[in-house]
Amino acid sequence: MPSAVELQDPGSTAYKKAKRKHLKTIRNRPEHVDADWTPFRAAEKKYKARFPPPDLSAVFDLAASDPTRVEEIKCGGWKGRADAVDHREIDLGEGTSKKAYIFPSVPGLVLLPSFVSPQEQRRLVQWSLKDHARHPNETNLDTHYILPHDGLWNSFLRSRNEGSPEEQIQPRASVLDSSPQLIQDSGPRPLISNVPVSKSNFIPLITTPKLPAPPSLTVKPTLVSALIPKLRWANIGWYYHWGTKQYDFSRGKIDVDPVISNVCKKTVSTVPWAEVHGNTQNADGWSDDEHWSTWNDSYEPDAGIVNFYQTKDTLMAHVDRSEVCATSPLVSISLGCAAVFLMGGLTRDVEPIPILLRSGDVVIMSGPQCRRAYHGVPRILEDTLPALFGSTRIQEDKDWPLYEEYMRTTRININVRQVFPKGFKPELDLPGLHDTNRS
Ligand SMILES: O=C(O)CCC(=O)C(=O)O
Ligand SMILES: [Fe+2]
Repeated sequence: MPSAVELQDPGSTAYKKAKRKHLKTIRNRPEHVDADWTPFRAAEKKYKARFPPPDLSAVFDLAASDPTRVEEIKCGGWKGRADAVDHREIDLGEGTSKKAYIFPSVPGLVLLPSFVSPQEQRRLVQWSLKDHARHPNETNLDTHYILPHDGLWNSFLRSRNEGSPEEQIQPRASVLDSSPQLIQDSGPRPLISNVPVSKSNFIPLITTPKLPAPPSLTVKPTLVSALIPKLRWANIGWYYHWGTKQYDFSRGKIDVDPVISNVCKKTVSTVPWAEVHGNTQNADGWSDDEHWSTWNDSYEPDAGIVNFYQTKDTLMAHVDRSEVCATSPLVSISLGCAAVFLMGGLTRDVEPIPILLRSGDVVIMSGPQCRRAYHGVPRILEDTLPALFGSTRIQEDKDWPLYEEYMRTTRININVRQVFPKGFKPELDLPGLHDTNRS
């Protein structure tokens, strides 16, 4: 595999070879296919492109002006510009050397570059793979496979450490009888209308029955190590039902691990919210019981997702609007390889701002405008794993080389949300729901 640096050098053999391949693939492509693209779609296409590698000079890259991150931005040769986008530095107060940035075009968006320490980044990677991507937390693979009770990663570590054969993971469809209720070889996926949840409409929305997704009938028994790169997400807290894009409260609640909720609470309490929202408080969409001035007390994460991206994966433009708390901070932590993140507006017609997110950066999306804004991840940048993930960490954990190997081609995003106001007990307010805390 040619490196990202080679592919960015027009004089290299790897570049010339990639160019020939590219010209061949676009030979029969119709002209002007891009005429109807929205500005968001056009930006997704631009940064997704494999050849020529995208020009990142319009991408906001705070590491580019941070002398402590020089080594990091050399990785893969990917570099944006610290002055690419209109932004303002805000004061995090005494006692912190960290910086925070806000963007006049997206009120409520806060960027905290390099906010998570290297040691904490490694701990969060271990948490994501070993402690979190396992029963009772649902992952994308549970629909189709019967996963080991302690998760794929622990099974992988066991076989590597003991030198024993890897487990073969069986398809879920193989243990179900073939009754049509359990296995539907469904045709095209139905179009789901994603209605924004609010305090006035959430009861009928969340009490609509939610069928489990049918397991694939075509997947074959697969070795653990072949399934690990297919891990795409692991649920945090309240279960999310992808078919209806609503939370499924009937499945009970898993408490958010304090490892995560404490990081998020600390982050939210660090931000001087008056500097972020002082000018937006009269905007539509704020309700009294979710006002930003109360967040130090009222912010309590209860749901979320850990996203696992391989370098070819993308996350299309979307809005996260299934939470009853529609303005409360959504905290998003980046780990491992760097990515281009697009932050748009209320429709796809708003030109998004491109931001280069590197390991340890934290993004907070808060307030009515930012929480209703389209965003997505069109590109994971190859060869960008920072040195802090290097194998010398073997003293901290003898299994670390296996984490490092996986992270070479991976970005993990821990994306944490608040669905309900703090103290709200849906099982008391919604007949038929019960709190089965299974953590
Ligand atoms: O990976 C990211 O940075 C964003 C993920 C995201 O937007 C989501 O999980 O809803
Ligand atoms: Fe999102």
